[in-house]
This record gives sequence, structure tokens and C-alpha cells, in this order.
Amino acid sequence: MNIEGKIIALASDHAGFLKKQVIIKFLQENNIPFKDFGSYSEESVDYPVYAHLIGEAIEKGEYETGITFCGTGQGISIAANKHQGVRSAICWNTDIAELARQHNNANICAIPGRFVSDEEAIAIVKAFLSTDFEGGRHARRVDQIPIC
Ligand SMILES: O=C(CO)[C@H](O)[C@H](O)[C@H](O)COP(=O)(O)O
Repeated sequence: MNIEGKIIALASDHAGFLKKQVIIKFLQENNIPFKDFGSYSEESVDYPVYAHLIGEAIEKGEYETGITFCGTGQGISIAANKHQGVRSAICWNTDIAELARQHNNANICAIPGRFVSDEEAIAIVKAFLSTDFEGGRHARRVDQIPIC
């Protein structure tokens, strides 16, 4: 994926907040711009609020790529996927992250904050952001996903 000139959208609930901070540090160290849609602390919140903020922004075309975080990655991914044009994939290792890009053209990498280490989270994000969609037969399938 070519992220040159792109701003990466971020969102989490309280359970993903600390892992999001790890990724924010990684993005800053690598001069990768980002927009954080919250939440902004470990105080308990409801993941759909933040999933819909990032989902809406991607649906409107304001951002192309996002990284989200909750405890398991499930809730924030399920809610974001309600938005047209969002393809959120839960990525718990680098192989899954690469395949989510290569086969599914995923535009949100949902990280299970309570189940991966900081080092694993960074490796997953690196894999996701550096892998291209393969197109071909996968494009035919991805094109069949939207229900209009
Ligand atoms: O949506 C989730 C599960 O599918 C997320 O993992 C949430 O972060 C989790 O449910 C939050 O749990 P908590 O007990 O309220 O911290």
C-alpha cells in the first residue's frame, strides 16, 4: 500500500487505548501522519461510538486507511463494517494482516489490543501498511461485497 501523503485514521475504545498509544509512537517515529478519533483514555467507553466516527470518515472519503483497537478487535470491527466502503479486518498476526490486504483489500486493520504484545501490534501495522491488494480474482470477490 502506498501511504505517501495519506493520513492514517485511528480509533479505539478504552480496551484498545494503550495499544493505540504504542502505534501512535510508531507512526510519529516514522513521520506517518495520523488522525486520532478517540477514545483518549482508559476510561470505559462504548466502542460503537468510535467505530462509527472512523467508519463515517472513510465512507465519506476523508480517509482511505484506518487502524482500530478494542479488546478483541471484534466489536470495533463489526461496527465499522456497517459503513459503505469499509472493509475492516481483525488482524492478530502479520500473515493475517498481509492476507487482509492482498485478498480483501481491507482498509481498516482492527487490532485485538488485549491479545497481542506491543511488538506484535507494531509488526501487524507494518505488514498491513506495506502490503498491496493483489486484484484479479480477489477484486471480483471484493466487488460483490456491497449490498446496495
Ligand atoms: O467489543 C469488544 C469485544 O468484542 C471489545 O473487546 C471491547 O473492548 C470489550 O468488550 C470491552 O470490555 P470491558 O469489559 O468493558 O472492558
